[in-house]
Formats: sequence, C-alpha cells, structure tokens
Amino acid sequence: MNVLITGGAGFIGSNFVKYLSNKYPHYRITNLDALTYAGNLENLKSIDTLPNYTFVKGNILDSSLVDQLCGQGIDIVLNFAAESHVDRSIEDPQLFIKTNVLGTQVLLDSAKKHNLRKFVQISTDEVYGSLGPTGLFTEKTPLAPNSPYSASKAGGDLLVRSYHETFGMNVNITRCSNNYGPYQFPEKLIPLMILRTLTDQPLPIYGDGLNVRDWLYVEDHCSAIDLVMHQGISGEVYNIGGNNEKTNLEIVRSILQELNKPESLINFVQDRPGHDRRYGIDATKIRTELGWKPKHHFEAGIQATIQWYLENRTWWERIQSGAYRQSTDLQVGDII
Ligand SMILES: Cc1cn([C@H]2C[C@H](O)[C@@H](COP(=O)(O)OP(=O)(O)O[C@H]3O[C@H](CO)[C@@H](O)[C@H](O)[C@H]3O)O2)c(=O)[nH]c1=O
Repeated sequence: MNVLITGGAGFIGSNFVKYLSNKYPHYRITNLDALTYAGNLENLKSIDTLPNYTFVKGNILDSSLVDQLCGQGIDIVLNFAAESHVDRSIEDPQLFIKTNVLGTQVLLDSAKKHNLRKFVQISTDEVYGSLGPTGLFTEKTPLAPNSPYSASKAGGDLLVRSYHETFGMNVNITRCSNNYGPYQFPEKLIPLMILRTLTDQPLPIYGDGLNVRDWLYVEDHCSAIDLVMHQGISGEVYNIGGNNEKTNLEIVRSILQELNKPESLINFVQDRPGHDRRYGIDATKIRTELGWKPKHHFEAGIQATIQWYLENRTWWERIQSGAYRQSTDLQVGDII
C-alpha cells in the first residue's frame, strides 16, 4: 500500500503517520506538509529515518507538486491538511477557504486524474453547527457551519461528496469531535491551558465556560481512520466521537486539579464570536458497521496528556526556537 498523507506534520496528522507506520511497517508513506506554524518535523522525529517514509515540503494548493506525487503509484490519499483554528478563521477567513476548499479540490482533481483507489477526507463535527442541551449529530444532520473555519471544512466535504456523485470516485469523509493528546499545538484549549497552568499564567475562558465539547484521545481518532481507510464503504460519511462531553470549565478544572494549582488562575474573558454552544457526536455507525471502539477513558487520557506536556516542556521551547529542522530550512518540493 502506497499512502499519501497531507498535513502529516500537524497534531492529528503526525499522530496518524506514526500510528500507520507502526501498525503497517510495510506501507509506503509520503507525507506532504506545508510546514505552516502548526506543523513541525519535530513531531515526526521518531520515524523520519524509516526507509519507507518520505517527507515532502509543499502545499496542497500546489497542483503540479500534488500531481507529481499522485502520479507516483499512490493508492490512497488521506487529507489531514487544513487550517484548523476557529479563532484564526475569524481573523483571516480567506486563508481557510484557500487551504480547506481549494486545496481539497486540487487533491481531488489529482486523485481523479491518476485514478487513485481511494480518497479519505478528515473533517470535523463542526460542520453540523451547534446543538442545544440535548440531541447528537448523526451523519444525516444537515450541515450548518457557524464559523469561517467550519464553513470551509463543510465546503471541502461537499466537494468530496460531489466527486463521488459526479465522477464515481471512491471517497470517505470522517467527522470527528475535539481531539486531545501529545503534540497538539498550544493554541487549542487543552494544551494551552496545560502550558499556562504550568507557568502560573491566567487561563482565558471564553464567555461563561459552559460550552460543551465531546473529547476524544487522538489515538482513538487514528484507529477510527485506520478502519475507514481500509473498510469504509464508498461515498459514506463516518462520525467519530468519544461520547465524552465536558464543559470547558470542567476541562480546565481537571487540569488545575491534576497539576495542583489554584482555581484563581481561571480568567473569564470576552466570548468568541459565533461560539458554538455544544457538540455531541453519535458514533453508532462507525461502531456498528466498522466495529470501532475507543480505548482511552478521558481520566486516563487527560492524565497521559498532562504527563506528556510535563515531560516534553522542551518540545514547545524547541518548536518556538526552531531548534529542530525548521520549515525555513526546506524549500517547496524538497524531499527528505
Ligand atoms: C483556545 C480557547 C478555547 N476556549 C474554548 C472555545 C471552545 O468552546 C473550546 C475548545 O476550543 P478550541 O480548542 O479552539 O477548539 P474548537 O473551537 O472546539 O475546535 C476544535 O475542535 C474541532 C472539532 O470539534 C476541530 O475541527 C477544530 O479544528 C479544533 O480546533 O474551548 C476557551 O474558552 N479559551 C481559549 O483560550
């Protein structure tokens, strides 16, 4: 199997590249990543010398590079590459449309041209919008994105769907809830709060802190994608979620408790515009049809994550200082 993973230097992508290379050591993996602020080769240090792993620096918008890679005997494309942070999408929506919509279209065109066996789009539960106090998102829930980020992901998803309907391409879309775990960039709630707690800085909680997210340990997301890439039925969408809803305040309190720090660090700040109140995923389809089951309970997962950040405090310092091979060392198209 010859796999092209895009965005494989980011948080979920790098966890998945390592998961796949450990589980299927005979697979050939090509990782195409633009190494923007959120992606770093530091995340892949443990596998970067493996003979069947190749890193290529480049953007999914670069159609000639994408075409060159897809033309080299790739079987499957897994598209993890995305601008993913809601707050940044409020500042700069256009970047999100370029990467998440146009970038997906470039990949789809190339996958179609080279008649690849499969295309898997890694998406998000945010495309469904926001829930009230009850109910869950199923794969049939209408798309109702509320941020430029989620609108751009919904746009990408709809293009993937259209390439299945129009050109008969073998595609799947996965829509996962909030992930946490090692190597997550500290702009996202959990790593941000861990690192700020460790340094006794105020913890900015948007609004009343009662927004709800459904948290899943990143390795459980990887095992779900593994099943979808191998067994997903063509054209189908699969929701992935941990059945583990928590308010942001609960999350932050559990971090404070674990690190023995006072609640006085909590600092309520102005709410995020268009802030979705609650996400909750119904993952019955992937559980019953593909036999997926998450392995990590939240209590153990959050402890492992806090422990990882404690033991890897220098990871963040090294990323900030560019001590490892920094994106600027490489030119577009460089292969290592
Ligand atoms: C960064 C930050 C976040 N928050 C709140 C906003 C949200 O209700 C919650 C989680 O925020 P974020 O970590 O930014 O994640 P969220 O907006 O839910 O989106 C995440 O989860 C999505 C899946 O649901 C992914 O598609 C996105 O890429 C990912 O960023 O915490 C705060 O209260 N304070 C903060 O400083």
